[in-house]
Amino acid sequence: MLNIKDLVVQYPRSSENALDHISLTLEKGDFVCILGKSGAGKSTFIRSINRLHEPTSGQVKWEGMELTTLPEGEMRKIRSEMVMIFQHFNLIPRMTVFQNTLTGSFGRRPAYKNLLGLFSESEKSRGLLALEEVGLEHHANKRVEALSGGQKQRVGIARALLQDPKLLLGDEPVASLDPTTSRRIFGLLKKIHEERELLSIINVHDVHLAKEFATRIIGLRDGRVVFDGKPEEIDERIFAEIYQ
Ligand SMILES: Nc1ncnc2c1ncn2[C@@H]1O[C@H](COP(=O)(O)OP(=O)(O)OP(=O)(O)O)[C@@H](O)[C@H]1O
Repeated sequence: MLNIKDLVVQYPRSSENALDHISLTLEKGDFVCILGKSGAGKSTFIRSINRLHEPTSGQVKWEGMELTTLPEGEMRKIRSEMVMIFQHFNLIPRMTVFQNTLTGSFGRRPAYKNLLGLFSESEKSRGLLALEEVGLEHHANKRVEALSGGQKQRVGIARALLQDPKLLLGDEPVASLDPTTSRRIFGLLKKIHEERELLSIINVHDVHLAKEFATRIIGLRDGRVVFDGKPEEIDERIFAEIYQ
């Protein structure tokens, strides 16, 4: 369970709060989509949860553990179970699909093994299973730079699977993909979410995608929660409130 209390983020040299006293409780099993117009605070919210961005004040409790005051070493361990799927994939273009996937296990290995690229047979089998799960097993030896956007995002998801995630954070994971590919990627994320009983929190610009896949939608405007409810509750009035 993720318990967020009075979360505030203020960027340096800004007079406004990017997140303005957000309080939310999100449960395992929730597939949460965050909606809001550009600048509403969606990315800042996602990145404050795993402290890729440090909150200015407030609390973020993950499974009872307060994260905002955790020393960086401890936070790194927790971060390994909080996977992040990025808009621009964050892959290493010249490395193969398989090599990129295996980097998902870096957080749990000694640094020298990562530097030397030493992987055990069981790590390699897990990598192949993850590639099968995202339907890329036949592309394992291709360089990532030769893939389409949708395939790149599948590598990002396979890499995330190697982390044994409990919490899935998506920072606009389909923003650079076409509508059909976006839907497929959302379908894949939802399948993984259900099979692994995750808590998933995903920023998305496309309201239709959010309504189709989310179990809960949170609408942000000017860093505040202006809607928190079920997809079917979003009507024209609520839509206007989020996007006006
Ligand atoms: N590094 C930064 N320095 C200063 N202000 C920032 C910084 N990053 C974001 N902001 C501001 O914080 C607010 C929230 O930005 P954020 O990127 O979280 O919004 P968003 O909803 O994710 O927008 P988008 O949909 O365009 O990605 C905006 O007003 C933005 O200008």
